[in-house]
Amino acid sequence: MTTRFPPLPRTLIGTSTKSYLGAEAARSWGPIVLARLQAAGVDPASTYICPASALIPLLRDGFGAGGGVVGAQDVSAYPPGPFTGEVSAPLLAELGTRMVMAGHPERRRLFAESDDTVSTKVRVTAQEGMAPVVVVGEAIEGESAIAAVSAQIEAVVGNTDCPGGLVVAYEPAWAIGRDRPAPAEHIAAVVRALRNLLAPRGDSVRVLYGGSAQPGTFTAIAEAAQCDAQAVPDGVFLGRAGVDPDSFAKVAAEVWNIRERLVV
Ligand SMILES: O=C(CO)COP(=O)(O)O
Repeated sequence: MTTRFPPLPRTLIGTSTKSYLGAEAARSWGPIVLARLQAAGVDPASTYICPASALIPLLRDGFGAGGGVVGAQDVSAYPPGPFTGEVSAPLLAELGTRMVMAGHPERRRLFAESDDTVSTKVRVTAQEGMAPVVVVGEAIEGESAIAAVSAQIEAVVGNTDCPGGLVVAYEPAWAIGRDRPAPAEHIAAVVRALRNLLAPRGDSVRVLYGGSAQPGTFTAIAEAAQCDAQAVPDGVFLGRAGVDPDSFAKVAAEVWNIRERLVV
């Protein structure tokens, strides 16, 4: 049965805590972030966390109950059944998971996930009414980013209907886990191209930037976009900088304030 979720907010500021976050830290992450967001005037519905699957109920009951969005880092490509160790899409939806990542370079590189597997994960996610968070980007600095992201979107999303919305996270693999993000001008150019590419899907698509994003990254992209709102992402997708709740809230306030001026 497809779960009905509210439409995705216009601005999305989030983090995948990968496997950094333990249960104790996860328990305090939500209340700290919610308090900081409230103090900064940021709508928590525009913020999300994709924790390890085992932490989803805990974050749903804390951060989610306070208005934040909870996502997942991965989903089984298989339906519920004899698939030991897998977490199925219907289970994630039942737990209140709003969005599910697919195609992250770490999953492709370390767990040999192919376009076929990723496209199945996108499909099973969308079928449950959750939003796929499709991670795209060129592998090597200097490669054509626009060619790479176009090919990946075609291969893993194609014509899949996404009733719960679609999030596309531009994360060049070479900029993940580094000391600084990709150059702001480069990000702005790829975001503009992604919006053109995804325009036929209407306004249910959100485009984010991830890859060593940190305080100041979104400001730099917005400046590089030179008043072209199409080149400014709808938010950022943090990794390391989101694990610490203070750092997460700081970036959320930065992005929120810029987006508030941009979106009328
Ligand atoms: O992979 C990321 C988010 O999906 C980003 O990770 P880092 O910000 O730690 O580079």
